[in-house]
Amino acid sequence: MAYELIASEIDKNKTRFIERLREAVEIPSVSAEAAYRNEVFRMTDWTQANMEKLGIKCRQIENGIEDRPDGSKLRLPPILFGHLGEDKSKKTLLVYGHLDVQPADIHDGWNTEPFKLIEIDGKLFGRGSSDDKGPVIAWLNAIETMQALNIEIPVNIKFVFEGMEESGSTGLDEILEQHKEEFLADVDWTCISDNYWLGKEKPCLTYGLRGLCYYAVEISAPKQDLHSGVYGGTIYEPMNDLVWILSRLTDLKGNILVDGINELVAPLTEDELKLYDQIEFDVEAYKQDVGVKTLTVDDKKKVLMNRWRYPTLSIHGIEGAFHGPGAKTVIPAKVVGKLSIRIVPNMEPEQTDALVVAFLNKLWKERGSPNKFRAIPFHSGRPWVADFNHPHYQAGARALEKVYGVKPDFTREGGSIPVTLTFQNLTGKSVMLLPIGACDDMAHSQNEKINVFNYIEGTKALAAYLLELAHI
Ligand SMILES: C[C@H](N)C(=O)N[C@@H](Cc1c[nH]cn1)C(=O)O
Ligand SMILES: [Zn+2]
Ligand SMILES: [Zn+2]
Repeated sequence: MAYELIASEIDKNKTRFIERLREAVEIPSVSAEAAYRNEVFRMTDWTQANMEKLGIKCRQIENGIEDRPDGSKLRLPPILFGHLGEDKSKKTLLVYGHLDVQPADIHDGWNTEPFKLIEIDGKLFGRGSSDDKGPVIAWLNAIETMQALNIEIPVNIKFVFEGMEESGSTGLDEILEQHKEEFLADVDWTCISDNYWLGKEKPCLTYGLRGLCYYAVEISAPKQDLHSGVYGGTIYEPMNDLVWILSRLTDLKGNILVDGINELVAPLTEDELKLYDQIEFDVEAYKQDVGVKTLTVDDKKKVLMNRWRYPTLSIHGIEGAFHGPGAKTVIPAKVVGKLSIRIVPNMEPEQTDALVVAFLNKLWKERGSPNKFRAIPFHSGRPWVADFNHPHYQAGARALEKVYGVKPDFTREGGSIPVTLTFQNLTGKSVMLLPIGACDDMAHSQNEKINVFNYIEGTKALAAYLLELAHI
């Protein structure tokens, strides 16, 4: 009965909840770019103000100074802690989310302004709509609805919201470690809504994430960019060196060629292989969503395993390279290649960094260029795998079945949320990912969106989950 009342109240407030997401999307809280750093602070304040309206006691924990790869320093956004309810007879849920977003520019190919929420055909387009402002606000909507109906929330809730997740969660682990005995001491479960369904119709609960090791390869020589007609043929060109190096890291199918990496991967067991049988996943729809005809592997299990349980290496960009339209005939003086490896059990970031840096140095020696070369590890985060037979997951599954009328799949996720393992280690309790967005939300990409359906039903799902926690 309580759930039905909540669901109908959420439907009544749909427009207001969309307006709340609109306000958040209009704050361009890009953590990676220095020019936007103040916006992450503004987003943190905005979230705190909205939480305080619900009676959530908030405090901002200072996170110190970031040493930027270019040698500059920048103040880190504070971590936002919140606390709702202090009833000793109740258990305590910890909710985590992030308030920062990936960079976005209309010129990258967006059909609409990325920092405006635009509704088209039941889809809410805007950077952060799905990753992760929509889910963060869905928690607040769910709590507000229960309060408005005087329906008791059966647990105390603690919140950790950060503004650096898209840039490696700098400083968060240390702050959580410092607050382990105080803020985290009584946490019974952690729930994170910051990933996506495997398809478009069926909900899922997620018990695994890949980790991430991010690198820069810096090559430089002349004191400034040069005319290729005037100087070409006499200069060892940094960009040519870089492209040669980057081309040696993977083969056509994406297999990683870095010495020793593949040997670190946990072997596949028969039991694990069987898990993939039960999962609903349409390879053809997946191809269509990303707009390709051919994948590196075509079989459902292999596609999922390549996304979830094997490492992958991606090259993200080259700083200093000419990338505009037209034909500029320049020799770039300094280029920085950006790449990352998604890491999986049993890979440790320290081991991975050592192997990658050694391999890049080996390639550089082989290249024999006299230019200046640096291989720089940036941030890293560990992979995480949890026990989905835990009663916490059963409570999540009951909640999702109530809302969507179907039992969820248990999935892993190829993306990374660095703090997940930290929560599991520091609290010693179950951590679960409960995504609300669909597989085609295009997080990190052009035209990110969340469907109105997913946002509103997702709000119901989080409320239903809060109710189910009473029965663990
Ligand atoms: C899955 C989550 N919503 C996400 O997008 N995480 C990022 C984390 C990250 C780490 N360094 C930069 N971003 C991701 O998986 O890329
Ligand atoms: Zn993200
Ligand atoms: Zn995210």
